[in-house]
Amino acid sequence: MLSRHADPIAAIATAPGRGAVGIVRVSSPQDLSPLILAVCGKPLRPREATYLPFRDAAGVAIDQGLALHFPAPHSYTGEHVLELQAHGGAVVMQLLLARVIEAGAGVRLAEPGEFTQRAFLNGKLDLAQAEAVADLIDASTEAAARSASRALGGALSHEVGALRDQLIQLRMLVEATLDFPEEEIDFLEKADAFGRLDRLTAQLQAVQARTRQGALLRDGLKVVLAGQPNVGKSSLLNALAGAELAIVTPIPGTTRDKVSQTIQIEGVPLHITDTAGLRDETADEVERIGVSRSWDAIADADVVLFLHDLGRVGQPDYEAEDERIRARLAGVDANRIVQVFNKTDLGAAPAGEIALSLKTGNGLEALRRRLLQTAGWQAVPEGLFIARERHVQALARTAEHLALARAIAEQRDAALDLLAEELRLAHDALGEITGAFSADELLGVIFSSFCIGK
Ligand SMILES: Nc1nc2c(c(=O)[nH]1)N(C=O)[C@@H](CNc1ccc(C(=O)N[C@@H](CCC(=O)O)C(=O)O)cc1)CN2
Ligand SMILES: Nc1nc2c(ncn2[C@@H]2O[C@H](COP(=O)(O)OP(=O)(O)OP(=O)(O)O)[C@@H](O)[C@H]2O)c(=O)[nH]1
Ligand SMILES: [K+]
Repeated sequence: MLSRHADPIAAIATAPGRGAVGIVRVSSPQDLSPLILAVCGKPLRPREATYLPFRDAAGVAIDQGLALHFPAPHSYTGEHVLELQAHGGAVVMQLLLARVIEAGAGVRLAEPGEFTQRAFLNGKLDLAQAEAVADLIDASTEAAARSASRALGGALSHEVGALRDQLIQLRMLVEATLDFPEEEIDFLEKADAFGRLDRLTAQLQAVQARTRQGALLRDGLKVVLAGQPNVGKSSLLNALAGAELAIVTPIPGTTRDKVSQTIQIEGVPLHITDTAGLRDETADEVERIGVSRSWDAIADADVVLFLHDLGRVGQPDYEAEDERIRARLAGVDANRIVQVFNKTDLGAAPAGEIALSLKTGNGLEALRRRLLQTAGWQAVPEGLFIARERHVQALARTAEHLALARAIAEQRDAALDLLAEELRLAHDALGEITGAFSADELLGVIFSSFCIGK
């Protein structure tokens, strides 16, 4: 893909199918005047919508619509861009797309994300903003859309930029000092280099916290409902989803395979999976496979809700089975397991535990809050921007290098060249977020996940 940046590209920019208006878009490093003359019949005034017929090779009008010419560099991609805004029928769009590929010298179909990739390569957007374009398009909740819009506006980029500016100052100080080895430490102390490093670390931690929230908003949380047969797992899925998704019956072993649904609480997506009730002894082959899948889902979960049936708590068979499950759950990080006692209409829950009756709906709200808390969600923060796991990881690596730098600085005969190196690595890690330092491979992965025409 990267070797083909000189090609003119074209795509249908609007959603496939039937629509009131559809847009075919062309972007090219070369002047688009010949293509415009061929299809629109006359030159277009820059950035001004002109109503005219779009003509095929024989001069016959394919459609009448609005043509828009954005001469470089003042366009979305930073290249020359032509938009044909036509009636949004699937066939009209295909004909216009075929027409611009035929009439424009060297024009080829754009790959997914290629327009936005060009915007990135031409400096119109940084990498975090380009990712926000895709996240805005994919947003499924208002909170996600508003946060993606803030990231597109540069919210994350600005925070990263502020950290980077301070890091650059610190690096300059340290590298300047390398030239005067006799007085290094004194010099750095006078310049408050270590105070700067500490303040930078504190600011980085604040950005990390906001970025984690943004990533949670984008990716959500995998929640698995687990427990013995008949404890109310399917009832809980249905209650959280507000729909009858999974079959609820008094027969133990009703759910035999995973049932999943994404819900949202305060805009945070929760991917909830109901599993087959866990029991060791079952003669049913299908149920046995279901139970094995339940354990796979549990291993893959961010949060496991371990349900108990208050109608049966205390009964020896029931307790023995719960004990077996508990033993097997020992391999799962305890912070990821939430005990939930269901059927409070049948018995009292142990003090301090999450208690619920799916029959009456009691306790459901408290459980929702607890889920958000376990996820690390802190209310709806002002100015939240959407983010990705990639950003969280890059910030974590930045923090690691700053911590190493601090540790080196604390040593008596601090090796300033090592300190300088850690600061450089911190700088590189930070730069990955906005794409200042990014491998082509990474860019390929990011842009290929865009929809076509973007
Ligand atoms: N018809 C249409 N609508 C669209 C887009 C598009 O490409 N076409 N967009 C595509 O995603 C988004 C808007 N993004 C855009 C970003 C920059 C420029 C642009 O012309 N930038 C120039 C001038 C800026 C200015 O005048 O302030 C530039 O950056 O120099 C256009 C669209 C959403 N709506
Ligand atoms: N009394 C009472 N019954 C409940 C409550 N919650 C669920 N039930 C009943 O318990 C039975 C089992 O509920 P399910 O939701 O199917 O349980 P499950 O854990 O998914 O069961 P399996 O599919 O066997 O794993 C059904 O008859 C429900 O109506 C509750 O809070 N109180
Ligand atoms: K069930």
